[in-house]
Amino acid sequence: MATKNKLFLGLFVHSKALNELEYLHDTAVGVDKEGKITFVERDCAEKKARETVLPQLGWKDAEVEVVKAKEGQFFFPGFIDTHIHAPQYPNAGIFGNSTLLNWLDTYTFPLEVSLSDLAKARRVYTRVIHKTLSHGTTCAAYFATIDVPATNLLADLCHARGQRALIGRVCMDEPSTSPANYRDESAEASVAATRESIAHIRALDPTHTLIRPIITPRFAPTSTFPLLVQLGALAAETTLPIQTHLSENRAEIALVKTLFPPTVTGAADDSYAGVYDAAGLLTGRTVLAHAVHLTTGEAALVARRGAKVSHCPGSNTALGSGAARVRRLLDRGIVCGLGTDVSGGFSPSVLEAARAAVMVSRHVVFMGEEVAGEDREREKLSVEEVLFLATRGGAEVVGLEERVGKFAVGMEWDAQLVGLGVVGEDGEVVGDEDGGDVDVFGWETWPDRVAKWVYNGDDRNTKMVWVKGRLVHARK
Ligand SMILES: Nc1nc2[nH]cnc2c(=O)[nH]1
Ligand SMILES: [Zn+2]
Repeated sequence: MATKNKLFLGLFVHSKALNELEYLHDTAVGVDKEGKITFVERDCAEKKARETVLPQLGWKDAEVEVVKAKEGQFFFPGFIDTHIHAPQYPNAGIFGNSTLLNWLDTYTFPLEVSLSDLAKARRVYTRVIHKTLSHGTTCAAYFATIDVPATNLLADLCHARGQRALIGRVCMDEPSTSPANYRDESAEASVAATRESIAHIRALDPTHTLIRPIITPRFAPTSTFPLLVQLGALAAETTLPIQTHLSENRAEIALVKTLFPPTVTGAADDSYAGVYDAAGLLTGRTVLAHAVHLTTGEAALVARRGAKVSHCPGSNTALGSGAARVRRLLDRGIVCGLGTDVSGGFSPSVLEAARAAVMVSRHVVFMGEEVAGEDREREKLSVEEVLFLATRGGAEVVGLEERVGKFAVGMEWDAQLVGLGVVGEDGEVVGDEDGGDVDVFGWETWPDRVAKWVYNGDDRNTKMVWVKGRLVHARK
């Protein structure tokens, strides 16, 4: 909870549309004690804000905290990581040459099972929350583990530290694919454990101001069909969001076809998306990670159901899963956001995921087969587009588009202050600001500066971070 009314002054940059950033220069933004934006005044310097805007609101000047963006700095909406595995953080960068299915067995399941040790879970979760906040992630959709106490601890830590989060207790009960020491005893036991975690989060944050539960079948291959169906029913009963993985890797897709023939699911065909649909898991509140190899029919089904996609380009490259054709999804009206997918992805930074999304979209252009009449150049994603995915797109993916993702009256102040290195006449960076690898000489346009941030920025540029008006990170 923010304790004081706040006045933010300077340049604000946010997405106006998928391919358009808006630059609000010399602007004043007021944020009340609840963390809500109460005014956005353009062409409003500090004097005018203090003398005219604050009195209108009945805010006493002396009680207002003022934060000014300096030269080379701008406010930007907080990033939304629509897909990240908190317990896998210690494995970031450790994947060798593995691909999804052997990576899960070799690296992932053993680490996740070990986090039932709550001291270890606390250590890992404290660090991943700190790390993601320091990279400007104000909201994350986390997969936890199957362990209820450790999952609840992740919710507690996010709440205490002030990070907005969706917390999913992982469900997996299929004996042929889930390790004996890391699986639910039955579909019923899995649902009961999920209900326990939901109850804990409801008690922690009854109005879901910051933390909300999310129903989390790991993915089809580690689930029995009854489990998927029961989780679909739980989602319908509770109206909670759902997160899972879809069509990430070709071997995974083949496995789904053997485990879920139409005789099991009652679906018209053996498509992967069709399995989730048959279980009632494809909804407008569903976050589907990856969706790399969707058939045209599956993409149409996902679009019809209004399910959302978390694009995880870093992970898809690292685990050799493939290159998702994001433009194809966007063209169909499928809402997309970005996911780091730590530790399939090695970086906890959404800025890095945005950069990877740009690069992967270029690989799509030059690796794909030529199809007559298809303009492959259109597959390229721009800086503006990936920043939209990182903020407004992500907000819609996790169902928070009415609350976060842009600067407007009534929205909540989830934001980051970004600082770039300003190079002075002597060739040295001005002042004591560490701009990291982003050097601005002063002749660049603001769109060019933002592009420099996207391509060369890192957490050294993330100076301050707020969630719902509360300062949750300040770079030392
Ligand atoms: N990237 C990724 N894909 C998965 N599919 C099932 N589990 C996982 C996971 O932990 N990470
Ligand atoms: Zn994942």
